[in-house]
Amino acid sequence: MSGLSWMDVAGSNDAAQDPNGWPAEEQLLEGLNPAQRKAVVHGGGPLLILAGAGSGKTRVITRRIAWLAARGGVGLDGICAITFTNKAAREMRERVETLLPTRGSWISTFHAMCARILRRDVETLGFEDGTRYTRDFSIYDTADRNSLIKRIVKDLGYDTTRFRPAQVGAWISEQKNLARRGEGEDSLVEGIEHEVLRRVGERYQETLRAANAVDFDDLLLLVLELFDRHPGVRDSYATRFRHVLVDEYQDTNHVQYLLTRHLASAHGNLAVCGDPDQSIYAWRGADIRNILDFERDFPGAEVVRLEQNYRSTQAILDAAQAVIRHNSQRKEKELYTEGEAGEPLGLLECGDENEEADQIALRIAKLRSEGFGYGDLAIFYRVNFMQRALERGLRLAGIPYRIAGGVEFYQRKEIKDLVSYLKLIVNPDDDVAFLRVVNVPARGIGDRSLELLSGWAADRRVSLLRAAASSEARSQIRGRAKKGLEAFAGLMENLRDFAGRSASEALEALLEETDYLTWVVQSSEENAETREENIEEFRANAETFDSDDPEGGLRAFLEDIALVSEVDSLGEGEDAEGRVTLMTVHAAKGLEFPVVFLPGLEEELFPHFRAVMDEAGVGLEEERRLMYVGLTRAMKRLFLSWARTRTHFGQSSWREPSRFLRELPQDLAAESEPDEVDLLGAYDDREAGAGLGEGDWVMHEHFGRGQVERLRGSGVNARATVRFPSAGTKTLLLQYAKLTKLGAGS
Ligand SMILES: Nc1ncnc2c1ncn2[C@@H]1O[C@H](COP(=O)(O)OP(=O)(O)OP(=O)(O)O)[C@@H](O)[C@H]1O
Ligand SMILES: [Mg+2]
Repeated sequence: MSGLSWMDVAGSNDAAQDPNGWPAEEQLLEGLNPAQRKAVVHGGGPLLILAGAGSGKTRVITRRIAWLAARGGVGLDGICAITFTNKAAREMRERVETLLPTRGSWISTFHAMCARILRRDVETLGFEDGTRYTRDFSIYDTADRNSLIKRIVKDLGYDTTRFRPAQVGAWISEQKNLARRGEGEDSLVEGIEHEVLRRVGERYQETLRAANAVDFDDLLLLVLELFDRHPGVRDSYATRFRHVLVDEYQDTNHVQYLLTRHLASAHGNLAVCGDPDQSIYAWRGADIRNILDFERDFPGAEVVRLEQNYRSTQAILDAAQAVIRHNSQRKEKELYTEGEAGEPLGLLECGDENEEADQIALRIAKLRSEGFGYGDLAIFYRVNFMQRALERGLRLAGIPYRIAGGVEFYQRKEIKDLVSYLKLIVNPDDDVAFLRVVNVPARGIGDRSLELLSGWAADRRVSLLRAAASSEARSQIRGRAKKGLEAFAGLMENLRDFAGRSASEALEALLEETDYLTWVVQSSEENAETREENIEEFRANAETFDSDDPEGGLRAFLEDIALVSEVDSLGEGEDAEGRVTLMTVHAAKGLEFPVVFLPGLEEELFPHFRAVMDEAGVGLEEERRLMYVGLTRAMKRLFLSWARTRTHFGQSSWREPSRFLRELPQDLAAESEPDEVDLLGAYDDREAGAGLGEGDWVMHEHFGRGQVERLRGSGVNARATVRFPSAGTKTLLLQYAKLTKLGAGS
């Protein structure tokens, strides 16, 4: 059959063609090296793929899914594959679907998988107090969680500035997961504070239950409870899935490990892959022992190592390996590339964070002229606050960008409002959603009326919407609010039937009944137009969702939205092609870009100061792994930078270059492109920028008039430090800065 392309095979009546249109072996194994093939065709039983960055682990998992579905006789719905982010899941699904003539797979994140399981089976799970969740449960994202916690802290009479919702939320989340490990409570918090946290935590969990709502932790914990307490349910999944595959296994936590075990319990057909050097979520409970102990936990495991990197140039790979070798807690792995040596790394030393952003913008312009598109470029930062300066620099230079972590879209007021309405249609007990929209658009319902309503509801243990629908409850409330509540309850009653309809039908009905768009347009807020556009975009999202998943309906749509976790979404539908991507290094895991910028390589920033302070050095090793992840995302070009001063919380401080820069091989840095600022080499102070002298006044196109304070470097490296009265002091590369001399200083 060699010589025929896949299309030929698929389209012919050749005897070799699979009668169901499944692809031939050759096609499934094309573009894989022998070790990768071995992993793809591995029959059954536990399989551990242990390999460094860019060696094709994710490619192997993807092909193995297709292989098992096509050749292993289990079909696509007999396979459960788990990835770390929604984006990774989507990509994997798309690739598998182009390989196979079938759709409908369980390729998702742990959270999405658990949400799906709970939608089917949560009603099996009863609690001690006789209550149970129904399949219409709401999923609370972090913002919902925090707003609920804030309300509880206030209701219990504590100070929300001392007990900040985000911190309390993080504590609760940690406790829930710790409890699962049987490790008891966090002993760090003691005394009164501890008592408060506990009370808030208890009330939080009760309130969630009463609102038929779960948070992200509950999604996983409830499935675990379901599997532990109901072996029948567990077995139905463990036998339905004949194979279980997990990517990025080094970052699974204990609960995820237990879930994986349950899923593989009937057959032991579990394939995991990972790279211990890329374990970067210990701070969130990931347990590297899961991958290190795999062979002990799953006896008889076959181990496949992949040693060839297909992603990066030699220069990039050398840099990454030089850095990671400084970790003591690791096993050395082979990793080589047959690819090109590649360009040396670019190293930039900058005056401050604004100059750093400007320098990056200049590089980007240059890379564009070399043929790279904006979509090829990514900037990864260690800490979120760095985003602001970078954005500013890109905006000034007119460079289009997008920011990953696009909960943003769903956190916008108008979208959050509409989503809350939709949630309330599906789950009338969702009090967080109720409080968000009961007075939007305004219905004259104030805090006092809501307090009365809450009291009535709490006494009778019913939700706020049910209370609002009761004329007895409303009789306690006077005036406009009374009418408002009645109108709201009536509105929700009218919309109730849309719970079982498609996402766009429900949304259209909602917009019509509430007249929300008119309200937005008529509001005098200056950004009414943007808000209208956002609503249009949301409508389009709903339509796309319906056409992609005609069976799903409103419930599945809401689930999809809820699961867009902080880590990952990249603003669906935005044209990724034409924009530079900005994201945290954590979020970049598993991705690759032709060009990567890593700014902020300074002590106490990257490595983060908490890690630098950690005497045991554990935190530092995790930071180094994070650096390794950042470096290994780059395919062709890599730019590293740091700034001598940086402002944070209004405080400007002097910075030291990161130790990770010193850990790079010197020759990679020394051979920087001629027009890169040579960070590690000595500066030549003698030959200063031609024609300019210290003290001269100059003109800059963005920063205006300024006075030259210092000149350094020569030729393409010549730089001037200029004090601009309107923009502060900047160090500029003369080659790019286009300074016009105004006159000599005195
Ligand atoms: N045998 C191969 N031939 C050519 N290209 C390959 C091969 N295997 C993988 N690649 C390519 O190499 C790149 C890295 O692969 P992949 O993302 O699967 O690696 P990974 O091990 O999952 O990386 P990470 O550790 O960063 O998650 C991808 O662009 C992939 O398409
Ligand atoms: Mg991968």
